[in-house]
Amino acid sequence: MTARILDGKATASAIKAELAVRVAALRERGVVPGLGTVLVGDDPGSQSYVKMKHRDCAEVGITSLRVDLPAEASDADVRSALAELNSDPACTGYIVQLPLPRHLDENAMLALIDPDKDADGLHPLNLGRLVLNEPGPLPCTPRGIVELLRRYDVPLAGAEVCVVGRGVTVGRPLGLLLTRRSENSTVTLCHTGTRDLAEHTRRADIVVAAAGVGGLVTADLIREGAVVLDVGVSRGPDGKLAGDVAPSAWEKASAIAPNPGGVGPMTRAMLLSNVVDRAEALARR
Ligand SMILES: Nc1nc(=O)c2c([nH]1)NC[C@@H]1CN(c3ccc(C(=O)N[C@@H](CCC(=O)O)C(=O)O)cc3)C=[N+]21
Repeated sequence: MTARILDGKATASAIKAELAVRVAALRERGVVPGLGTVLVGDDPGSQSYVKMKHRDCAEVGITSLRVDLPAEASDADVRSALAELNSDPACTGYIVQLPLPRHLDENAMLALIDPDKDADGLHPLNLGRLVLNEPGPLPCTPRGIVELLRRYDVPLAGAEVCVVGRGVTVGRPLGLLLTRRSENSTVTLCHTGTRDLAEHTRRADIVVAAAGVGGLVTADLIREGAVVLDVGVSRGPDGKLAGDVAPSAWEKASAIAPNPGGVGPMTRAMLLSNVVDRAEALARR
């Protein structure tokens, strides 16, 4: 079987073109959406992601507010940077690029973001809103996964979805999105404590590999014709970036979201969508 490619890069470009139109309409009304990023330290991965996010903003007309702090920034330094962005009217929404240096408490920092400016949808209040099915910004990668599946008409209602990985930014909230009435999927969340991973992944119509374990999902872990999304990124022993899905899985899958080129670009497009959604809500007031 040749797997159909769920092309996140092309889909993200189409979404950015749609967003550029919405931003132009906002600008005509004097509303200029702005995305803030707080980057603490010099982790090369984080630096490249933040750079990409600002490049995306420029592409659609969202202004950038970039706050870079040194790795040894104190808790107080980060708190004052967040307080500034919380009160800056030019900042529609912002993110705190994760991971933070170990001496900083990530959850405490995320809880300091004004929930209405939480462009990542990772503030406890917004994750709570997601549980309660109340409106609020959605976490970008889960939202990107659902959007990619929708745009390729992958059936979700009644679908058996197996999510591998229970991280806060992907695995844990993804089940909440997919079990909303609007998606109506049945979700199994697997993790390092799962007794027999294959028993669950082989049963699934859709497998979302978000464990950050290189090559974890091989052909014998999936059913013939399954849809597979490669989300997890890790560094192999050779220092090269690897996805969670092994090349062998491509022979059995009916469709694959590759890595790179799949969910990553969708994550970035959803970040922009969260900012534009909020700018439009503010313009309606
Ligand atoms: N507060 C916060 N929010 C995040 O959303 C967040 C974060 N911290 N920390 C790190 C992870 C990782 N992440 C990615 C975003 C884009 C790509 C992406 O676009 N990847 C391209 C490849 C990019 C390249 O060329 O290296 C692709 O998959 O095609 C990947 C990973 C967001 N994250």
